[in-house]
Amino acid sequence: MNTPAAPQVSLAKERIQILLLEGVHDSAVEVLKQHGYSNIKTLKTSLNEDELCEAIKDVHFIGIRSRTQLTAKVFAKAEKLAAVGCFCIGTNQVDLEAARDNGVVVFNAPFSNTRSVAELVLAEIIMLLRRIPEKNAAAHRGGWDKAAKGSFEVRGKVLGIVGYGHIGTQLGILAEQLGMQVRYYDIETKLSLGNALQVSSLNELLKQADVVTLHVPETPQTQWMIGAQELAQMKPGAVFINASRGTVVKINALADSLKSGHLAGAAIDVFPVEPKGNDEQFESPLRGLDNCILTPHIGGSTQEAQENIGIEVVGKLVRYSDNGSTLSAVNFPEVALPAHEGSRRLLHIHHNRPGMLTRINQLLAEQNINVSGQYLQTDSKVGYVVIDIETPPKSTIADDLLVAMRDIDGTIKARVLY
Ligand SMILES: NC(=O)C1=CN([C@@H]2O[C@H](COP(=O)(O)OP(=O)(O)OC[C@H]3O[C@@H](n4cnc5c(N)ncnc54)[C@H](O)[C@@H]3O)[C@@H](O)[C@H]2O)C=CC1
Ligand SMILES: O=C(O)CCC(=O)C(=O)O
Repeated sequence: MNTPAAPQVSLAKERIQILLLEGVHDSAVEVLKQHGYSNIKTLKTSLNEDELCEAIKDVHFIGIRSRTQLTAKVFAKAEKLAAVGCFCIGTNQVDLEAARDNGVVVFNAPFSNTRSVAELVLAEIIMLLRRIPEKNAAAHRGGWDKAAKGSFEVRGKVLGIVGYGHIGTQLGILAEQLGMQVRYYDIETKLSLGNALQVSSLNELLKQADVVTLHVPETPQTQWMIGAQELAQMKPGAVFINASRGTVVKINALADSLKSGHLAGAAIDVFPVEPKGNDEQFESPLRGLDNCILTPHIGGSTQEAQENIGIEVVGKLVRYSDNGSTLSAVNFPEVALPAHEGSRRLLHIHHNRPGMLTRINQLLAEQNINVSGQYLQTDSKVGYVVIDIETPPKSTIADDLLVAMRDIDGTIKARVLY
């Protein structure tokens, strides 16, 4: 049996603590305030594990970008945490299972910065094929490298996209406008847009392409997927771009390939180890290579993208906080129940075991409570049910009920929303 917790009714909005890290855009704070949330702390940097364990104790909602690692250890300390907002696409920085097992819902922004990444990569393709990085570096040192040797138009060249998702497809369309021939490799069979062609293996793509660009998520399959062997498959003089995740490429192998001249150039936005904030030193074996464009993980860092992400992710956090909706959560059963006039709303998150809903409903029946709406969804590990009950407006029955609901064996979290 769970230890009965003290009754806890819906928290007043001003008491709901929100921590936003990594310079999340001001639009997030504005939307939170518009919805009545005022207890908001913002930090420009991420925090390390120990700092997070301390900072997260009283926090109900946390917002992060790609740098903050939310580990099982952090979730174990996050007793009050209801949800995480990843103000980015990638969620590899969050232990999603640990979050789910602790009843914490994780949201992200799957679209808002994709155009920004595609535009940056398009610009890099042109810069790399024209050998601008080396010429730029030489000019800064007083050099004057006016030569066409090794410089090419992008028109007619083969662009090889690894990962043909939201970013890869947009990039493919933009590149075709410049006359590039688009080929892509993806583990899924995809609808080819424009004249793009799917190829059947990574090696085939690497052999055909003048430009290879990575747009895959960080997964066990993509970890270190590009090393010395793969780079050796690429055409001599080809160029390489990574704006996906730093763990996809063996960075020393890439440095060797650039130094040897096998690859003519590279543009890298993401690194196996990245500084925690802007005041920390950046270390990389690629530093000092004139034929390599290095950017500080800013593929999605445009005003437009960040403003939209702030609005999108906060919208999801507010919907969860205000009415329990988990629609578009990345680690949780998706539930959205329309509000029932005059009802009070209960949320129950539990381990997915047979009979959980029966036990909850038995409890309601024993207390003579009428259910006006109920919606349960489960995944392999957890169940999440939103329940609207009919009670007189000033009744305290929900408080007693909450204690009993928490007492049901298998309960992870239960709360009264309103
Ligand atoms: N540099 C930056 O600032 C940004 C980086 N990103 C990174 O870009 C990644 C891709 O973003 P989206 O295109 O929006 O994701 P997406 O989920 O729409 O597309 C990813 C594609 O990769 C494919 N894929 C997965 N595993 C693969 C494998 N082993 N081999 C080949 N293909 C594989 C998927 O089937 C999917 O089509 C994100 O997961 C994130 O890590 C995203 C935004 C900004
Ligand atoms: O802007 C950021 O902090 C991270 C962008 C990114 O890598 C993503 O959206 O996955």
